[in-house]
This record gives sequence, structure tokens and C-alpha cells, in this order.
Amino acid sequence: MNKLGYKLILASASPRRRELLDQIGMEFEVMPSGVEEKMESTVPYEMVMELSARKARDIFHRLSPEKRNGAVVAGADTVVAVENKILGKPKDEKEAQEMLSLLQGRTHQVYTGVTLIWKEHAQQTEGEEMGKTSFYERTDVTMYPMSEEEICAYVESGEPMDKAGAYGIQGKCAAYVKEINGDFYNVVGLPIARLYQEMKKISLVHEHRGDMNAASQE
Ligand SMILES: Cc1cn([C@H]2C[C@H](O)[C@@H](COP(=O)(O)OP(=O)(O)OP(=O)(O)O)O2)c(=O)[nH]c1=O
Repeated sequence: MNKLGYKLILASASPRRRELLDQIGMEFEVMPSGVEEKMESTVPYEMVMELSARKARDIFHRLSPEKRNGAVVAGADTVVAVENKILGKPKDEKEAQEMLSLLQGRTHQVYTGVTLIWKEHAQQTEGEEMGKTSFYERTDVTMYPMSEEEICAYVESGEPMDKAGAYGIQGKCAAYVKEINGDFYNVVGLPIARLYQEMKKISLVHEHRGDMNAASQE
């Protein structure tokens, strides 16, 4: 149990997301979701909120009824938007090179959507509306120019392959980041400060319900 008064379950395989929750001292469990990341929407913030909700819902519904009590499931999704294109993780090294050629020397946006899902009422039955909050954060990132050779060397390092936009601002690509406007951690994969503020609100709801339960026993 963490200091928020509930179990946090991170529905993500991303090591960065685990590291960011560790960084703020959060206790949590990891249960990666394998949901398909295909999306109809072409609006980046809608896309990341919907995909984060799919991941969170997938894990929430896989939990046993007992495990759901007092648990909050968090899902997240990050995309890079540049020149009206939405970039997820590159499918191969060629695509990674194409993405980096698009991003170098320009400003792009990084959107991370987060969804938190929990069981709203102790007596809630299957299918009843769950407690849910979804939000996104946007960070503008401006990159210095990168030569063909620099792009090839960076792709050969392997770092781009599991990252949206084929780069890791927290890694070697820091050498090419000229300026950012917004939350740095949002680029890495979780807007950790906004997430913590949203998680605190949920613990307030739980405390309030505790008061009501206490009142009803009088
Ligand atoms: C832009 C950027 C992305 N990333 C990473 C964060 C995410 O792990 C990944 C975005 O892909 P996502 O599909 O959001 O996440 P994921 O597939 O890694 O994990 P899961 O779906 O299980 O939650 O890109 C960085 O590490 N640094 C960066 O600078």
C-alpha cells in the first residue's frame, strides 16, 4: 500500500514508466497490457487518452474481484506529433531513420495520455460504471539539426527502437535537444507531477467514502 491509501497497478511494460514511479517513491505493481495500439483517431491527444484507457481497462477487467477492491489501475500512451504526422514506436531501423530525419532541426509535440481506473463503490458489480479519470499533457521539443551520419549512428545504438518518435530524450538523444517547453518527464513517458496530483484526488474520494461508512454505522 502506498501513502495514497490504495494499491497502484501500472498497466505498462515501459521501463521508463516504472523508473518514474520509483523516482517519486511510489509503491506499485506492474501488469503490462498487450492491447492492440491501433487507433482510428488522428488527433494526438484523443489517441493517447483512448489508448491509455484501453490499457487500463484491459488490466482492470483481468483483476480478480478481490484484487479490484482498493486498487487503482494506471495506463499510459505516448506519441510524437510532427508536420501533421503521428509517430509511435518505429517498426524497424529504416522507419527509425525516417522519423529522426523528420524531427531533426524542427519543433515537435510529445503527448502522453494517462487513464486511472478504480472500483467506485465497494458494492459495485461487474459492468457498473467504474471510477475513471483520463488526461494528457503536451510538451514541445525543439531539436538541433542531425546529419545523416549522426542519425545512422544513433539508430545503430539501438536506443530508438522501443521509443515513440524513435528517440529517448533521457538518453543519447539529449545531445540534440535544443529546447523543451513543458514537462520533461512527459516526454520520457509519464507526466509524473500531474499524475501524482490526479492520484491524490482519488485518495480524497476514498477517505470521503470512509467518512460516509463511519457515519452510516452510528
Ligand atoms: C519520446 C520518448 C518516448 N519514450 C518511450 C516511452 C514509452 O516507453 C514509449 C512510448 O510507447 P508506448 O506505446 O506509449 O509505451 P510502451 O509500448 O513502451 O509501453 P506500454 O504500452 O506497455 O505502456 O516511448 C522514451 O523513453 N523517451 C522519449 O524521449
